[in-house]
Amino acid sequence: MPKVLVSDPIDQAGIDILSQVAQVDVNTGLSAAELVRIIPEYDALMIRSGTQVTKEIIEAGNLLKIIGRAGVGVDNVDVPAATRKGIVVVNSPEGNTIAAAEHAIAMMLSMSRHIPEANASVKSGKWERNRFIGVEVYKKTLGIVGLGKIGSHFAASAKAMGMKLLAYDPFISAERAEQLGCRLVELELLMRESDYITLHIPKTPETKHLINAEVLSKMKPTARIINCARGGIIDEAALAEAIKEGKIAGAAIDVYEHEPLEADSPLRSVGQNIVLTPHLGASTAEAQVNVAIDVAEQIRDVLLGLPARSAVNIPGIFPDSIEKLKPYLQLAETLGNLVSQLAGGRVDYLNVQLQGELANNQSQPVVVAALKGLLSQALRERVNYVNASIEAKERGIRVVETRDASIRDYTGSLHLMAKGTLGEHTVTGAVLGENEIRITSVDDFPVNVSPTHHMLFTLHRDMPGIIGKIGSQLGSFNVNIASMQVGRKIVRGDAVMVLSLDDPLPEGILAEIIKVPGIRDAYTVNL
Ligand SMILES: NC(=O)C1=CN([C@@H]2O[C@H](COP(=O)(O)OP(=O)(O)OC[C@H]3O[C@@H](n4cnc5c(N)ncnc54)[C@H](O)[C@@H]3O)[C@@H](O)[C@H]2O)C=CC1
Ligand SMILES: O=C(O)C(=O)COP(=O)(O)O
Repeated sequence: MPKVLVSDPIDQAGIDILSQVAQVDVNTGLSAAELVRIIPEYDALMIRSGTQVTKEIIEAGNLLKIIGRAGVGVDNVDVPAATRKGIVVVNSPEGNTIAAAEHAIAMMLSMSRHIPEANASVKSGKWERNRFIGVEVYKKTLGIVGLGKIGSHFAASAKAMGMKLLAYDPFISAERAEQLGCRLVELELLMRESDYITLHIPKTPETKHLINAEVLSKMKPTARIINCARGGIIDEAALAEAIKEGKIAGAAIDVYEHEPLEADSPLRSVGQNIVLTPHLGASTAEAQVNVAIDVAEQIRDVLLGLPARSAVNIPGIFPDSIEKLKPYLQLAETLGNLVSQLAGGRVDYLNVQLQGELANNQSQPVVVAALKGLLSQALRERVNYVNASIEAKERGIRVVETRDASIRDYTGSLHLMAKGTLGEHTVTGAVLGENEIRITSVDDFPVNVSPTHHMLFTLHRDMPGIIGKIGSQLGSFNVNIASMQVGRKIVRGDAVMVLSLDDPLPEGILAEIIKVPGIRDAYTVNL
């Protein structure tokens, strides 16, 4: 039974799902050294933001197939190191969207109405109505940095509260912003014109200290900033200083550059114009159930050999297309494996052509699957959907992708051409019915065969007696033929023969087959 390590607190609903297929060890609060020591036993790791999954941990995880982040941000995982090692990293892109947006809204309102201090004051026996005069958000300008899922939900709620909306997000269109009631602007204008600024962007090398002393200096002295995205996007020392010196009116912060927040952080000494929460954005009962189920299901699927819905490091596989593409991914992998063997292994060029209906689909997963198959002879189980593209690039394989929707021999088909040490070879395949894979041409000779483990391909002259000779050669080596097909373009011209064999071809037999008069070439293929 595979083993899953859960190293941060997650909802029981997730543990129950994992327990169906794996031994689950919940062990929270481990040090980095302890993790490095125990990770070699585990097939999967499930985390939240509390565990830093470093390169060292990933490299020690020799059995690891998947790292599941029960939440959105994967900035605590060394994703490039995981990719390099072929470990899929998944998250829950939507499970805590509402929780995080509602927390940011709560932060905006509680900061505006001094709710934390008023609450503390009443509880300490006081009644200070004049001390806590607040401000309204109605008709104020809200600047949203990052108009993704959380930013958009905040936008809808803020609009309902009568706020004017600005947004800065270099990756979304002005039309999309407009649909959400926002005016898309540059960051500088947003900082200058907003009364409230809320951050909803990921932490990346580009967003580190995006909000620094200089950017903060553009804000109005009456403006307030909210960070429920990630620590380190705001320069904390600069923020503390800006509030203390009255350059801005206040801040509400949920996330910190170092968590837990250090005892001597300058943010702790700002006083009453700052609201601090201990990374609570996703901490609702609902969100925790959502993310735990979402990620546990993906870990379960990957451990069962199925694809993950929300992998952050498998290029371009969108959840919706996975189901539809599944048989084609299998086809692409088989054809990639086949064409690499026909081309002699050291392939330096691969053309992947999506034909018929397949041409209207997302191509990247199909290309990745073809590369996985192509590299499987060389890399065996070390290559997978996660690292196939990187491995191909490192080997200098040029990959070209084409589409031709007008080829309608089958509903959808896939044509691969590879150049390798044995020259240029092509294979085509199709999916029949639900998921029956067929090889439909080899080197442009039409055939119709189901791929099997052991196969023999010959290029020969179409002439009487040749098939019988090969049959008896194989018989003399005690190799049983399961099926045989000949493909030719013209009678008595060149032809290919495709044989499915029950047994692997013994050493030496290929050399004998090539000696048969009329045989030009012969290849064995193991799929
Ligand atoms: N406090 C908490 O507990 C939680 C925090 N988060 C944080 O919130 C972030 C946003 O989450 P979602 O909205 O779900 O992500 P999302 O991916 O839907 O949206 C992020 C948006 O940021 C934009 N963006 C990326 N780089 C940018 C840049 N340099 N400048 C401006 N915009 C940029 C993207 O185009 C995208 O529209 C997450 O990355 C995570 O770090 C998420 C959930 C809970
Ligand atoms: O989902 C995210 O990105 C979060 O920041 C939530 O973090 P958490 O799972 O509560 O440690």
